[in-house]
Amino acid sequence: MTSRSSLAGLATLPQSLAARLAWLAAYVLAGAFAQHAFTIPICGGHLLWPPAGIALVALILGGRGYIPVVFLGAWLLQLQQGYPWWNAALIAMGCTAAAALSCRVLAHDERFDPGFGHPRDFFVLAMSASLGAALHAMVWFLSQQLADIVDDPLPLAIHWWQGNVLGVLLFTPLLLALWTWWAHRTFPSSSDIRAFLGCLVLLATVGSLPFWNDKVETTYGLVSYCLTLLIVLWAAIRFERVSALLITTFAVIQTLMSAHLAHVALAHSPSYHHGLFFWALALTLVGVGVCVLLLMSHRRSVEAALHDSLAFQVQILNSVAAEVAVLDAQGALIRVNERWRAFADHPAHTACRSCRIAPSGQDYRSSCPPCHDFPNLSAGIEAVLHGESPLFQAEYPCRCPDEPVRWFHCCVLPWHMHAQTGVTITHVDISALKAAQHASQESTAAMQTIINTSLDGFWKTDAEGRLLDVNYAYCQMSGYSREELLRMRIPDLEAVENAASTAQHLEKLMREGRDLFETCHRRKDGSVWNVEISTIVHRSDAMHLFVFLRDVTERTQIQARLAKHEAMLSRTEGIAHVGSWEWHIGTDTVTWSQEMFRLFQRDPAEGAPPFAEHDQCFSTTSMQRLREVIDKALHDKEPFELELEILRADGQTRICLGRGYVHTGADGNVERLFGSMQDIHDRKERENQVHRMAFYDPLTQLPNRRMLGDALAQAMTSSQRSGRHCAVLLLDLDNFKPLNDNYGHLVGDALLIEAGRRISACVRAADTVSRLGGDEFVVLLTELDEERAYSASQAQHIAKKICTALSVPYTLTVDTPRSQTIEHLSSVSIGVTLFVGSQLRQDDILRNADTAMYRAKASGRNAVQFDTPTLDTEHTA
Ligand SMILES: Nc1nc2c(ncn2[C@@H]2O[C@H](COP(=O)(O)OP(=O)(O)OP(=O)(O)O)[C@@H](O)[C@H]2O)c(=O)[nH]1
Repeated sequence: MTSRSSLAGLATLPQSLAARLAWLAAYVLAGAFAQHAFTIPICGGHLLWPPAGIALVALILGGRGYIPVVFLGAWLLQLQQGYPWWNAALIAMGCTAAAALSCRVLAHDERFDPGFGHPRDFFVLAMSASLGAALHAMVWFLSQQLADIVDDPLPLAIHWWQGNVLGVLLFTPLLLALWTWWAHRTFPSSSDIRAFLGCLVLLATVGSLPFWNDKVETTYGLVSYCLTLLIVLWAAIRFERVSALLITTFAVIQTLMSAHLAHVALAHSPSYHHGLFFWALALTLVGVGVCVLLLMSHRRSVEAALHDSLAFQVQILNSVAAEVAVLDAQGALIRVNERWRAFADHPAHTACRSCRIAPSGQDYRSSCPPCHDFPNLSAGIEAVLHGESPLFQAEYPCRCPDEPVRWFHCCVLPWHMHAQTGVTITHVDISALKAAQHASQESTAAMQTIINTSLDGFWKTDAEGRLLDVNYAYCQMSGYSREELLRMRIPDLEAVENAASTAQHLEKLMREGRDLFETCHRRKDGSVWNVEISTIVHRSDAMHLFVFLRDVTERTQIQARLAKHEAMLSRTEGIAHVGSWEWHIGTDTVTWSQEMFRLFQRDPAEGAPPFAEHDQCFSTTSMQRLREVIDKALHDKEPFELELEILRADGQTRICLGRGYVHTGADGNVERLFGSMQDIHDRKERENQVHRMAFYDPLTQLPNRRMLGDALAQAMTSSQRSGRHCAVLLLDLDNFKPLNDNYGHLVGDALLIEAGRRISACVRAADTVSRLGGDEFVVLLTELDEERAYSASQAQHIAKKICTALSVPYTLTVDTPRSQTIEHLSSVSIGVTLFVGSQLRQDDILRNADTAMYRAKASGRNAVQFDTPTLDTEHTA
């Protein structure tokens, strides 16, 4: 029932059975009380029917759930009146329908305020109550017609109507106010309660006036009524809504009860006239009380709104991040915000006599603001106050003793309201802003000084390349004056780029933000100079280029010369097969020349490997030697030179000659090594070849006679030192010549090669197998034994082993006259001689061996003979 109107905003009644039973009890008790207290004599009608108001409030706050409560309450009351049950039920239905109708009317009006803040709300309530009561009266009238209980039901029906209307008018606002009061817990103060109770006592006293004598007099009744009316008026002014309504209700109840008790005055009059009279009296009381109440509540709401508005203003003033003061036309401070107060109470101002701030209410001129420029400020404020200026603004410093200087901004604006005028002063501490401005100016000045003292040139240009600023250095470089340059654009200074390419360049720069490049500029005298440009795009309000320019003409020329010399050096290194290198020890950075990369067959783009990775570049042995040599060089700080086997990227190995030099720093420590790497591989090859030709038999690759001489000398020296015997075995192949003769020298050569291999296989690696020439071989056995006999047996053993190896027929391929394989047996005759130390000469030793060999030949070949027969005897036995 309350869903579409402002009634929906009210707190609702609980739908519990206990709550409904409580309302039922209240309804029935109020009805019983009304039957007892407000019944009109003669006709039996009721001057006031409180259950009508209770029923309406029950439906407003409880909704449909309370319809049965109203019905049941009304039914019980009618039954108690003595109506038949069906008639009582019909009347109860009328009562319920009346409350529902009133509720519907109120709910339909969306402007209706259940707080009764406006007279219109009371009027709407009266309308709804009248309609509802009329419905109720009609139903009652019909029920009486049906039951035929009352002789003349019309006057009573009119009393039904008036009692219901008064009940609704009196109890609905009171109960709604009480419910809101309860729901919002807005309890009155103890002084209000005391005044309320006092008022009730006074009202009761006044109400009892007519009954002080034995007989009730109308005069006393009128006096009592007038006093009651005054008390109601006073209560409506003094109390808030609930108390005032309670007083009014009490006054009405008391008046009606007085009327009831004063039935003597009513006894001889037509009932409904007197009923209407007292109802009108009560209604007057209600009307006066409610009207005054409404006026007071309206005034209170206006005062509250004004209070809220002022509070809002204060909140706004306090939320402004500035000190704000409002002055009236006479210059008195009428309002200041919290910040102004805090500012005025600042210890710096209270301590400083010259900086007192006027508190609220005083003339602002009675004290000066926190500055030493008060006359100027005061003049500005006065000008706005007197309408001579629409605005005054000033920034000023505050120099309180023992305090850092602070800066403030003061703005004075006029205000006009309801013919009143004044000014508003807004005062802001801008010390931080000033400090930032000062720092910015300092920074800008420092920057300008740096730019102007820079040896590099500087431009600032716009996006189109117009020069907006230029420093002294660039004027010097270009030969133009600053004024001339500030009228120029970048293309005017460019010497190699045309305007289109410069524009393209600028566009790219704008896109990427920064650039570093070299170009050429043309001086005023027409000469061209090389310039290195570092530029950055600065985006603020507009897009600018900051450009630093360096004259690199000399550097460019030096670089060109250097490049030429490097090319020459590279060519020279290439011709000489000598590369150069440098190693910074601290950073392990290695630098190679082009020739070094060529030597190692490495890609120059990959750079030289650090020394820690040099084992990729040298064989294991060479790397080990290199480390040793470098360690020594670093320790001794001496140059070094060594042959190294390098590993090229293509897998080949080559012999190089490495040279290194030590470079020490000012502190005496080695900073870097540098040196060369020369490819000596071919030369070494040739040297090895010469060596082989000099010391090795070209056919069998065995050491030749010269090499044998060296080995023999070494063996003699070693034997001299150790005392151990050595043996020389001189071998001459048997039956070799026929092979040569029958199949040619090539076949003979093949047998010689094979024979050399078989002999080598029979001796230790330390022993020397050499070929003297023809079919003669010499085997030198060293480090045999100190005892001669045992050494002879060792030599004998090896000689026999060789004999056995060479007794095996040779399988040889013969090409001419046709290709065939032949077998040839060529045993060996061996002469053995022993020696120890170096008493004998080499020739003697070989001769002794030769002698022994001939003895072996003579003995029938394929034999071993010692140069000393004793030994032969010992070992052939
Ligand atoms: N194929 C070849 N034959 C050679 C070479 N040097 C020498 N001769 C020949 O080797 C032969 C050696 O001769 P002899 O030692 O007298 O011949 P032999 O048949 O072994 O006779 P005995 O030693 O007495 O058993 C000669 O015919 C030489 O020409 C050589 O380098 N190659």
